[in-house]
Amino acid sequence: MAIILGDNQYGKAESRVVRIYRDGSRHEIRDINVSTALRGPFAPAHLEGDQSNVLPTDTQKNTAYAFAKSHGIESIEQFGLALARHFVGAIEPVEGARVEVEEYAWTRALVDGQEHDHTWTRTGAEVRTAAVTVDSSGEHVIGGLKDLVLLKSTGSEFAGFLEDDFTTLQETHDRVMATSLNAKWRFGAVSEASAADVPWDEIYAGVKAIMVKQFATLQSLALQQTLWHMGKAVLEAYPFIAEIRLSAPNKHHFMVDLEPFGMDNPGEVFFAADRPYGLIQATILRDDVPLAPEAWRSAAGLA
Ligand SMILES: O=c1[nH]c(=O)c2[nH]c(=O)[nH]c2[nH]1
Repeated sequence: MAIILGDNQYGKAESRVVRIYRDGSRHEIRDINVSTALRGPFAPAHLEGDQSNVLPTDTQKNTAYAFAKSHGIESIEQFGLALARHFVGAIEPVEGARVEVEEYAWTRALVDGQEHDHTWTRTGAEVRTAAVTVDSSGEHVIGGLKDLVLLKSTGSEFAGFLEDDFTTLQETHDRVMATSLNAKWRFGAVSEASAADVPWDEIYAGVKAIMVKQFATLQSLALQQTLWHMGKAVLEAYPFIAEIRLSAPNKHHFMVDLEPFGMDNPGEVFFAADRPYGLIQATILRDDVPLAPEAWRSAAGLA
């Protein structure tokens, strides 16, 4: 029996980069959180303390800041691709790079009814995400969002479910449905030429709008069915998206019994429970596109 070093990678997690574009009096802002990870012949660093192949995580952080200036942040997908390509292409020992980026949205402040040139309020909505992998298997881009909180006050049912001795849940044909959606969509092959022209921001807005529309308009028989329709509609609209993975906590809203107070409650007052929650997860994909496990590998089997 021998003890061996398995999968490993290293990098700088969560470098917070704020890029201001100040060409003229009307500024623009992009606010991101960048995590880089490098893969390659880094066993000697673990086994012997030999740093000769190790580009410090501090340097990786500096590179993210320098690229924010030199390449700009047009979109987090473009920025992630630029960084990952740099680490693989310019740093000799590096065989693979994984760059994960979150983006926080800011909305221009309204001052006397006018959009202000250089003041914003942080938009409390979802966090946009991107995960880029560049390695010997090619280039992979996953766009996404997390914590998109959605609630509909009708148009949701849950009935006809399996019952056993432990079932107490009542059937319902009109309930509140709410979730905090996490979604990740994988783009099909990304070549260097095409990546420059991909309207990443537009696609992000489009995918989000489609998912919100499906959530709102489908007469839902279960959150599972809603997720299926969200994913299917995204793939129908965007032929270059190969698959989408959805994870949706079912944020339960329980009707409060107001009878002790002599009042009825026809779906007007709810207790919003924060836990436990149902957790519904699904991948919706094309059956004719190769799977790309490398695209999803985020860390050495770790978080
Ligand atoms: O949309 C739902 N799916 C379930 O699987 C489930 N289970 C449950 O108790 N409530 C719900 N709601």
